[in-house]
Amino acid sequence: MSRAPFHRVAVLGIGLIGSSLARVMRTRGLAEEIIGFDGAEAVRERSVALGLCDRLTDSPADAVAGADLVMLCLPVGANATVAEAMAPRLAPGCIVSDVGSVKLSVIRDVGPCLPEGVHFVPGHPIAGTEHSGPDAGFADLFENRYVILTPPPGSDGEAVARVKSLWEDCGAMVESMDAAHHDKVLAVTSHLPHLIAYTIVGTAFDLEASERQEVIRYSAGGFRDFTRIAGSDPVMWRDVFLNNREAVLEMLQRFSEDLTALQRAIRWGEGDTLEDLFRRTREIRRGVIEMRQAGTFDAREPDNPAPEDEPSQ
Ligand SMILES: NC(=O)c1ccc[n+]([C@@H]2O[C@H](COP(=O)([O-])OP(=O)(O)OC[C@H]3O[C@@H](n4cnc5c(N)ncnc54)[C@H](O)[C@@H]3O)[C@@H](O)[C@H]2O)c1
Ligand SMILES: O=C(O)C(=O)C[C@]1(C(=O)O)C=C[C@@H](O)C=C1
Repeated sequence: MSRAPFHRVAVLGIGLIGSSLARVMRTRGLAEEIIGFDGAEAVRERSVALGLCDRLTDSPADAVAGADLVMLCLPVGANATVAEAMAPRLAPGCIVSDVGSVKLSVIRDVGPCLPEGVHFVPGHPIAGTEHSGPDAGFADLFENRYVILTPPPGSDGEAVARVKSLWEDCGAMVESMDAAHHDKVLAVTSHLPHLIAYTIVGTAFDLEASERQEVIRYSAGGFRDFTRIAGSDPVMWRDVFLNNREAVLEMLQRFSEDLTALQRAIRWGEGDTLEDLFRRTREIRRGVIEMRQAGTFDAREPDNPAPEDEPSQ
């Protein structure tokens, strides 16, 4: 029997992403041993009940002892404290990676804690759901999804290649990118959409009580998609916005300017302006579908089955 690519993997944070990783590593034989750590006792108990790890610890230092790979799967705001606590027990040659949605802050918070001889390979799977916790994870979460690695300049090439290979074994497609660029791109494609969803759902529910029922009743339409996104984990998203502040504020500024232009067009009855934009965005949507059909774009959209997405003639 061939050996697993990693001897002992420590998964720190057994929520949606950590438990999905543990599941896929187990089902595909990617680690000889999986050690789990989570700060919440209920999560540790649930992880034991679900059989996600070979062993659970209540201390990050105990979890990483003897590990050749450590995966930080925590809200990004928790990384500094946990990295500091685990650092003294990291073995030389160990690879530390993560799954955080923001990359510059992870490099800032984790990098300086790591002792000489430990390799750091930050990463981000562009895969998730609005659910959180160990029960929400599933083994094929990363199938056909992109994972972006943001190794800082001077990173160990072999360590980067091993992390890349792990994600490919999990079914993902791996790209490398500069961390600052990652944070800007994700600010507009992921962070801003979440902010808009949180805002619009909050605004709708702040309407007077009589209209509140209407919001619920009619949320089978476009609004329902916003409520799905706005149901995402509050702590995770608080940390994303606090740790990608500049990029999000820059994208928010651009978005606000574009929104103001639309507001003006509506006020002055400039139908052409509105129609031009809507035609342009429909073309963009069609391009996304074509990329998806060609297999060069995220293959799954659970709430939007592909047949409905076919462009009409
Ligand atoms: N949810 C997504 O769609 C998604 C997608 C890609 C990446 N990510 C990133 O993955 C990371 C984890 O997200 P998730 O969705 O798995 O979250 P989650 O809430 O499901 O899991 C996080 C786990 O971390 C534990 N935790 C929190 N603070 C801790 C601390 N200080 N010490 C120890 N344990 C602590 C929690 O108990 C929880 O079990 C985040 O950095 C997030 O940005 C999330
Ligand atoms: O599918 C969802 O519900 C997600 O929000 C996943 C999503 C995204 O914005 O696409 C959320 C955060 C991540 O860092 C990566 C993926």
